[in-house]
Amino acid sequence: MKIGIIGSGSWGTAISKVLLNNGHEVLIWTREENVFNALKNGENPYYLPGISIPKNIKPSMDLKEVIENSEIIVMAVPTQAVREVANNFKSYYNGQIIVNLAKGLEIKTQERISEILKDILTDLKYVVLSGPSHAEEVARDVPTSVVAASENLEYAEKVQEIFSNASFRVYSQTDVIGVELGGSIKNVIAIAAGVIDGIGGWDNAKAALITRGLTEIIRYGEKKGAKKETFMGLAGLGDLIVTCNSQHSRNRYVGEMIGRGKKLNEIIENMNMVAEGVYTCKALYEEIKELQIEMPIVEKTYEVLYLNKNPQKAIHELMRRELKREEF
Ligand SMILES: NC(=O)C1=CN([C@@H]2O[C@H](COP(=O)(O)OP(=O)(O)OC[C@H]3O[C@@H](n4cnc5c(N)ncnc54)[C@H](OP(=O)(O)O)[C@@H]3O)[C@@H](O)[C@H]2O)C=CC1
Ligand SMILES: O=C(CO)COP(=O)(O)O
Repeated sequence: MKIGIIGSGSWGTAISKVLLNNGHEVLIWTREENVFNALKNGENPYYLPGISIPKNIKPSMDLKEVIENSEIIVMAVPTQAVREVANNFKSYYNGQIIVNLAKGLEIKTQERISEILKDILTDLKYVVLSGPSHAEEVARDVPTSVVAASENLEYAEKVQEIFSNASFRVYSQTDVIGVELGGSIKNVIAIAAGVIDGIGGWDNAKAALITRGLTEIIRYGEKKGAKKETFMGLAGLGDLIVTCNSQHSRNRYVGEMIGRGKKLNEIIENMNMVAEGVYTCKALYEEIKELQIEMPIVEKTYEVLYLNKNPQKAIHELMRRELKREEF
């Protein structure tokens, strides 16, 4: 099958490798000439150093060529770029299944990726692929399990079939809202987990943060129409665990640097990859204030990232909130 990957960062490149190994023809769109040339040589040192990519990958700098020649389209650009990129290809889109890999909420609308794409593409066939899956491990064939969700189970099952292999196992389900929100909000909690690592590497505090973070994700998710049980699965708890703990996590890394006293702008300027939680936190903060949804970890993370709050003070304030029953 001919599959087009839109975005040649770390995740788009790692997923290309999975699909090539599964025997598919992969066209990958990049806007960078140096990435285009590197991919032709079977590598992407800018995003996945030290990994070799099968040389039958077909890089292209022509978005129209990739969209028109693909039976399935995989979107692997950061959330804040999805609207712009989809607008750029909407006139070539021909109703193919779109598999979204991005995990985030758009700042200006607070929309999930499926909502953004519905605004732009007519006859959208949408699947979100999400779960605990760091590109650095997937590209090395480390056993990984994710979930494909679509309102139409047939599309999710098709994606499950195409992407699965002995080291990449895909489950299917229909709760698009839950899968999208689990993948998006865990990035904010992972920044907070990184702050704990940066301050003291406290195990007790991190376990509590993950647990109460999951509670916040469930609380928000249920208000938005997601199923609670989705958050106990790969796109919820699974991804929360890996992102809060992994050496590969960019979100956890941002938090760790903040915990060590670095400034957000400085950290972001020195990263060439996206840490989605920085932006999703902003989108969420606006919305939870408006809808009065109680998400204290998200709120404190926002205050630390954007209002210059001292991280130790934020932790103290979380610990000294009014005592309450343990409930969701
Ligand atoms: N890395 C991972 O392990 C995983 C990532 N994800 C999610 O996948 C999404 C992509 O992440 P990832 O690949 O890691 O990100 P990277 O930062 O590694 O790469 C981003 C890619 O998107 C391109 N891009 C950025 N902005 C634009 C734009 N405005 N228009 C067009 N292209 C753009 C970049 O191109 P350029 O080089 O030209 O800037 C680059 O190819 C994120 O939502 C992330 O949360 C999900 C699971 C795992
Ligand atoms: O979503 C991811 C792993 O499942 C990637 O997380 P980071 O963006 O924090 O690296």
